[in-house]
Amino acid sequence: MANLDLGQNLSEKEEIKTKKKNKKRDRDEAKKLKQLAMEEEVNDEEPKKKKKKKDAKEKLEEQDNGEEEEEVEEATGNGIMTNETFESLGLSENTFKSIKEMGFSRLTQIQAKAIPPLMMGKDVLGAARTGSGKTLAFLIPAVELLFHVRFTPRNGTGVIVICPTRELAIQSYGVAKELLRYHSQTVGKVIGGENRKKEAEILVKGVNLLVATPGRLLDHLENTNGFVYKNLKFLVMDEADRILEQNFEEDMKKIIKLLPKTRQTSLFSATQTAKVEDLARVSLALPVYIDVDEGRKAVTNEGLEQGYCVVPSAKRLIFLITFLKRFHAKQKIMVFFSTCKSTKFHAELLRYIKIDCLEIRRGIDQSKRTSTFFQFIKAETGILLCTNVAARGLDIPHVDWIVQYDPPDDPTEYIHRVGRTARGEGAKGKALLVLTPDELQFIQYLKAAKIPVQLHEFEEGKLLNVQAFLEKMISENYALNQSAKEAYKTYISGYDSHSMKEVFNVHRLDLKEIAASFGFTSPPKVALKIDQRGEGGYRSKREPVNKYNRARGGRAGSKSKFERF
Ligand SMILES: Nc1ncnc2c1ncn2[C@@H]1O[C@H](COP(=O)(O)OP(=O)(O)OP(=O)(O)O)[C@@H](O)[C@H]1O
Repeated sequence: MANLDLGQNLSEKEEIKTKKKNKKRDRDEAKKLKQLAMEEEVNDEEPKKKKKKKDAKEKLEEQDNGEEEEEVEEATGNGIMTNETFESLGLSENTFKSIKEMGFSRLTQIQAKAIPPLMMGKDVLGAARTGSGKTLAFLIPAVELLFHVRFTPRNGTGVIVICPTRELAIQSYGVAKELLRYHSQTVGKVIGGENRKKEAEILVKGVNLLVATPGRLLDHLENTNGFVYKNLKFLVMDEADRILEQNFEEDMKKIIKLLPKTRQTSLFSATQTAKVEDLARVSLALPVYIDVDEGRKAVTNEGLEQGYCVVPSAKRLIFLITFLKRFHAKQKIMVFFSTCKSTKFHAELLRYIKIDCLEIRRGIDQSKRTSTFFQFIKAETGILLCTNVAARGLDIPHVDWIVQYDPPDDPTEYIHRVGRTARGEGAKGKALLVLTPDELQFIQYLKAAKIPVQLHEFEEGKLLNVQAFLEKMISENYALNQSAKEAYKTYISGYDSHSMKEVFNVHRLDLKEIAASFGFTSPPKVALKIDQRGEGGYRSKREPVNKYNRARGGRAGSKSKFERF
């Protein structure tokens, strides 16, 4: 059990800085000692000096040993990196040059395992933990393929990378652009919310490597005359398990039907569900299965400290405000909500009480969403409120905290959300899950899915005493009041669509307490559409709850509704 300190002014970053400073000081001292030891070796020594030399040598040995240990630790880290170099892959000079400029020299595990078979033209199903370099694992072979086949704009699109969210597509497009910097091949993106006409013009000119979200891609495949995709050689689905979930399934079936059948295909994700694996077995040509983390004790990163707090519904709002007030000036924090309206309300409320924050969710126009995304990437500290649109794939540097204010739908979603921090070799981060006493059973599911999570106690007495103040403010401010009502309503309907009914049962919610968490003294009058089939009897459209038992490695057979990819 750990303690979540909501009261003091401790800064993690300051601690890290101090540690770094100490390390540097130790190294400097070691250097001085080394110099002293060397000088003394060549000089004729007096007894006093000799003693000094002996001490210096001893201390130096200690330091050296210490450094050696540290270096071993750094090289091993949390096991993402290999000792293989990019040079060993025999890449084209231009790709190699870009990678070098990105600052990478050694391959991550997934890159070492996936790039060679992909460069040999094989289909690959790749699983590796969040933040372990999957993007380059498929983009490097994609770029090499286009280069070796000598694609020109006239040949149209040779590679399509499908991503589940717009921000992830923008990010992957950025990486592809960097990789192609010294090549003549073209790169582009088509994503929902952007100017369709402009995208069509660019497609017609010829985009060799195309990054896309499913809906907009389908739209262009069906409606953009002059979009040449008959030469497609390689299809990648990033976050494949998400892309193959129900709300993308129809679009994906149509996309697959339209694309050429003779091509290479690859599916990547940190969480490959049984569904993806089944699909790969029936749809990919002799696929290579890669799961670099098979057999690990935990599915999340070692540098990630994961805790949960049990907070009664009525205290949730003041808990959140206390937490954010305590940490936001010095830390970079992402807070996950279950619905857009709830995200919107909390953003408005926080700004109203002078806690600055950013938000990413559906319903905000794409240019604003994109600028917010880049603003948070650049920020050293601050708060981003978001829905699950920011849960997958986003590579935002130095996020200190992932707060799941509203619980995720299942352990898979949990893994992706917390994967926005502690990314890459040796990185550290913290994750906090907020649960009500009724939701505690969720912890058992996390533990069963190999997610180590620890109870964080906090002192209720340290929560800011602002509930009455917030209620008054929300009752007097019309816009905030309307927003709170919408948020309350969608929170409840969102709760009703949870797939884990035995844990998140809408019929167990205490509406008065929930109302308090949106700043109401009593439940507001709103029309609630709740499934009336009662406790646990109803399953939503999503996959059944036991899917995470097979979140990795389960390869039981089932027929897929998909055709050959
Ligand atoms: N060989 C490498 N050496 C060092 N850093 C790398 C290497 N390859 C990738 N990275 C960096 O590691 C970070 C994580 O990579 P990436 O975003 O591809 O992770 P991911 O596995 O796709 O994560 P997620 O599952 O969350 O989508 C990025 O900042 C990337 O630039």
